[in-house]
Amino acid sequence: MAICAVHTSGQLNPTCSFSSSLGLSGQKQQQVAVFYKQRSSSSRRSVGVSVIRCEQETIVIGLAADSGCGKSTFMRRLTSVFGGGAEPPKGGNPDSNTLISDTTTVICLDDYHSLDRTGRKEKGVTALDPRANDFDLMYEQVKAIKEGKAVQKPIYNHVSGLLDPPELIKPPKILVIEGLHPM
Ligand SMILES: Nc1ncnc2c1ncn2[C@@H]1O[C@H](COP(=O)(O)OP(=O)(O)OP(=O)(O)O)[C@@H](O)[C@H]1O
Ligand SMILES: O=C(CO)[C@H](O)[C@H](O)COP(=O)(O)O
Repeated sequence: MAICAVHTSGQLNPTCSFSSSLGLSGQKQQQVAVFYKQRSSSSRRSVGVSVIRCEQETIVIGLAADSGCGKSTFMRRLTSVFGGGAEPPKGGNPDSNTLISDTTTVICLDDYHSLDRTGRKEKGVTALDPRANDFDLMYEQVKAIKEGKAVQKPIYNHVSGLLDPPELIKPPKILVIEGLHPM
């Protein structure tokens, strides 16, 4: 089972009816929404979701799972719950992995690959390997977005296997970071 706890604020879509109250030990009472995704008894795979932080600034949700586990499918449903259809950035790289809706921006952590497809092959590492990912940049940029700053996020192009020029990500109300190593 995977759980997504979304600590809401008045900034969220007021038409959402999924919030309920939860007292957190040592913290003030907060509004939360909890989503459950059952692990299929026939499947060894599951999708893991958790909140990294909640305050009045951008809310960050991490979605962790291996390739092909259903992250994109789950995120499309989640962003529609938050309001508005999710689309790639307008006028940007057609191979962008980013999805933007009225309230939510979903970024794919594959964009923080530090080695392109050829580079990974040459080094004999997979995309899961820490040596193939720039975790420092990932941390810095997620932190910056949470603090309300726009960032120039790199793009990993799944079509070409290359690292493309970066795209501008402005701070949304809700930021979802999905991929192999969001935690
Ligand atoms: N709950 C589900 N039950 C059955 N099939 C599903 C479910 N969720 C997604 N799928 C199917 O699994 C496949 C992979 O889904 P999806 O593209 O959402 O995964 P992903 O984790 O985003 O993959 P990737 O890491 O490669 O981008 C798709 O064919 C999708 O239709
Ligand atoms: O989806 C993935 C990880 O989440 C891919 O496995 C990884 O990004 C490598 O991509 P590609 O196979 O297109 O070079």
